[in-house]
Amino acid sequence: METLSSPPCPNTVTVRRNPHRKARPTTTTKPLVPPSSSSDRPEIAPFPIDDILSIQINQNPQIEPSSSSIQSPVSENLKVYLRIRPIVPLKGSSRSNVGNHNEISRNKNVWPQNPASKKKNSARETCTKNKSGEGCITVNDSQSVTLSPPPALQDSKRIKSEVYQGFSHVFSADSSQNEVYEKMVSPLVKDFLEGKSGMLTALGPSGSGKTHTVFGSPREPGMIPLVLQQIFKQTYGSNPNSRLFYISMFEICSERGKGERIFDLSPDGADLSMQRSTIKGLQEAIISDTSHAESLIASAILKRATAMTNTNRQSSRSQCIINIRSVVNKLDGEVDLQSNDAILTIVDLAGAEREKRTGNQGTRLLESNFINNTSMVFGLCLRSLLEHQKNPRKPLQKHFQNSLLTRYLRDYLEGKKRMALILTVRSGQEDYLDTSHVLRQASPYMKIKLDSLPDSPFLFKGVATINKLGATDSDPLESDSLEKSGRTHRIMQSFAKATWNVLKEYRDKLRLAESEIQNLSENLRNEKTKYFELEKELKDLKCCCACTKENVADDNIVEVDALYVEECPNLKRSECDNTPEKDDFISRQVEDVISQVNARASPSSSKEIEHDKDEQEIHTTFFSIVAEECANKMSSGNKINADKLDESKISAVVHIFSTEDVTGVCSQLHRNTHPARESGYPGMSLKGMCVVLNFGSVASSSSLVEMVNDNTISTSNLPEMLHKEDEVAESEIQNLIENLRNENVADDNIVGVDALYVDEVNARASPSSSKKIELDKDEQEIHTTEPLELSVAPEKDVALTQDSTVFHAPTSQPTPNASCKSLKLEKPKRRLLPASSILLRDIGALDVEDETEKSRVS
Ligand SMILES: Nc1ncnc2c1ncn2[C@@H]1O[C@H](COP(=O)(O)OP(=O)(O)OP(=O)(O)O)[C@@H](O)[C@H]1O
Repeated sequence: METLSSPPCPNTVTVRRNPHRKARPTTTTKPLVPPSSSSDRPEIAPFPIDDILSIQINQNPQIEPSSSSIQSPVSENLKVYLRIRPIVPLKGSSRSNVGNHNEISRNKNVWPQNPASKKKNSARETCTKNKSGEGCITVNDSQSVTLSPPPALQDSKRIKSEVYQGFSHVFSADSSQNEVYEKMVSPLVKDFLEGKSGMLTALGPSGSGKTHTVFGSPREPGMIPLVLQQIFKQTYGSNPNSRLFYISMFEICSERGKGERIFDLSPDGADLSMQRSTIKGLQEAIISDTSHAESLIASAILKRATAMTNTNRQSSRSQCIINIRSVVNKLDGEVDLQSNDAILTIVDLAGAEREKRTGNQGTRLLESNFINNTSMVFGLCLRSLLEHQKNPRKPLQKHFQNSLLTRYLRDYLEGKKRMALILTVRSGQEDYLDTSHVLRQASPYMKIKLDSLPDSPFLFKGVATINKLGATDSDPLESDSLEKSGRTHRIMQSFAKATWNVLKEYRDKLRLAESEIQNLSENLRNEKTKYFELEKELKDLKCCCACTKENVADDNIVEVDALYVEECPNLKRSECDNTPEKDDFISRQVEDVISQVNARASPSSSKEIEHDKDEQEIHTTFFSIVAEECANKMSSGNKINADKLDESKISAVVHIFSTEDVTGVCSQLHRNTHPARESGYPGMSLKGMCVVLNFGSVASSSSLVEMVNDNTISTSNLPEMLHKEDEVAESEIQNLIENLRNENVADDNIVGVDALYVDEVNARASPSSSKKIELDKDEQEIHTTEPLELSVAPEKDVALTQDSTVFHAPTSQPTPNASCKSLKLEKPKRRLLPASSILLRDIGALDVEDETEKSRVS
């Protein structure tokens, strides 16, 4: 039993055909796989890229560095503000006054004015309401207005009210200059101080308050005075030497209606010329404080061309441009990469005029044409930019070439620099058409996208600096050196920015690479773990295979597996292993066989198989029982056909004993088409059965018979063919074969081992001469030890009955053949394993035929 349930093989030696190869030590190359544990890795200090990039390049304490100082261009919409001028009809602004009081009105409206004249001017301007008391424009909220036509237009032309929205801010009529500055100009100034150039342009019809907004009045300082105040307050409050500011002003006006003219509004200003976008000869004045700057501006305003029109007592007749340039002071030797030179440009355009309304004639009319033309070109440039941005396939028209103003402001009008527009309108009902025209023209400009670039191009080449006292410093060498140093500074600045950007890119790439390396390391660790697991499994499998080779010497193990698999249909063959369940299964099968054999054994027989007996004893008992059963069958007149023996060897015998369905087995055998069955073999003697039993593990009986007939096997070479352990059986079989060859088989009970022998013996034997066959001594002994005295029941056909008593032990218990018994006893090493596993074989059942019927047929 132990041999079936447990596969120990203590005396076996496993020989490895392919022993494990020892890993060759690598002496020259280092292992590619890094150490699995991170602690084994050498500590490498990371590159301090973050520390480097976190360094603030601009350490200027005066101007707080902004995170947006070094950055990619940010796209933003053009900011369009709307300011509504209060309804303030001026006294004396009648048509009769036009041209008569031009000089007087200029002096009175110029800012800054003589404080003594302030009272007079303010007294002269009285606020009166419109006759209807209502304006044409209504502020809806901070970003939208509603423009309502006067009742006359509504009736005649069926013009409806229009809503204009999307403004950056709408300043109502009661908005103060400070409010406008804070919301509109202060952000520009802040960016300007951080190195961003910007432009603010005032647009609107004549008399709508553009000049008032830009320059203001002594009581209400405009944007420029407020800008200067903020600049000096913010910059010089902390470090007066950190930056230098320059101011320049010039105007572009009509030259007698034939062309344009640029005039420098600085104290010693003169006519200027323009090359491309650069104005040559423009003087820049260094401004050190607010008062100095204000005096320069006042001087410039006095020089600006103005005239009295029907709509404005002091109407601007030129486009006025004021530039405030910020230059980083490098006297202290500091390198300020984050601060740029920047220019803040404020443009006060001359208001568009309708001839009907202004009543201009002559020079004023020529001026009006120039003003309107410039305003139109300015608008065309912005419209072209808008259309180009909407549809990039549309080329950007070169409208800027049509006026000096637009040529000068080209970068702004092409959206390359930041700018803002303030539309000034009047709210009177008589101003509806002008206001409507401005709003319709300029409101789409809100959709223009602008790139905010932190550069500060030098728009002024060959500028002359003006010292603090207003004297012109026209040293060309100094001017050149200033320009040269500025260029060098810009080059270095650009280089530093480019380097900075490259460093940032490399930092990002480095981080990406580090993350990839981490992933790869993790994958490598996982693969290594898998490799070790597989290697371990392989080792285990090899061990199992070695044991299995030793334990599967007998094929029956496989058949046990097959049966076991059949027993467990859900189990795959490959999974059939030496599991405890399988061992139990085998044990159960063996016990069943033993119990069935015991059941068929004679009650009086003492040959019952006991589990406690050792293997040798079990075998002996087992085969004795088998022999008895064979004898019983023979004694009952039934013979065992040899063709069965050809196929199933001993397994058939055991199977017959272990099955109740003898009839079925026999009928199955009859249906088989075995050629040997045609000859109708007579029954087999117990001796023959014993021989077959002994040969069961060596060769089939049919092959044995064939070999004997063919002289392939003989007494000389038979031992080689037989099992080496069955030495006693060999001698017996040799003798038997010799006797058969010598035709010494006389007794019917001593029928041949196999079909041919049985045929031969039966053919030669006759009832009278059955005892005449002389057997040699050994054979004789064999025959005499067989139970010849067993009675035969000739009429009993086993094949036609299912009575199990046929296979049970007869009443008269035969005495087991001593020789046979001794023969079995001398087979020392037959194990019980085949006895159980033979059940698994494809059994050709033992065929039993009625001898009488057989003889009748023959
Ligand atoms: N918001 C305002 N508050 C008070 N007065 C204003 C305001 N806006 C304009 N004015 C007055 O209206 C008059 C005309 O203004 P301003 O000269 O600025 O118009 P303008 O648009 O510049 O005209 P033009 O294009 O002809 O030069 C000035 O006397 C000015 O003081």
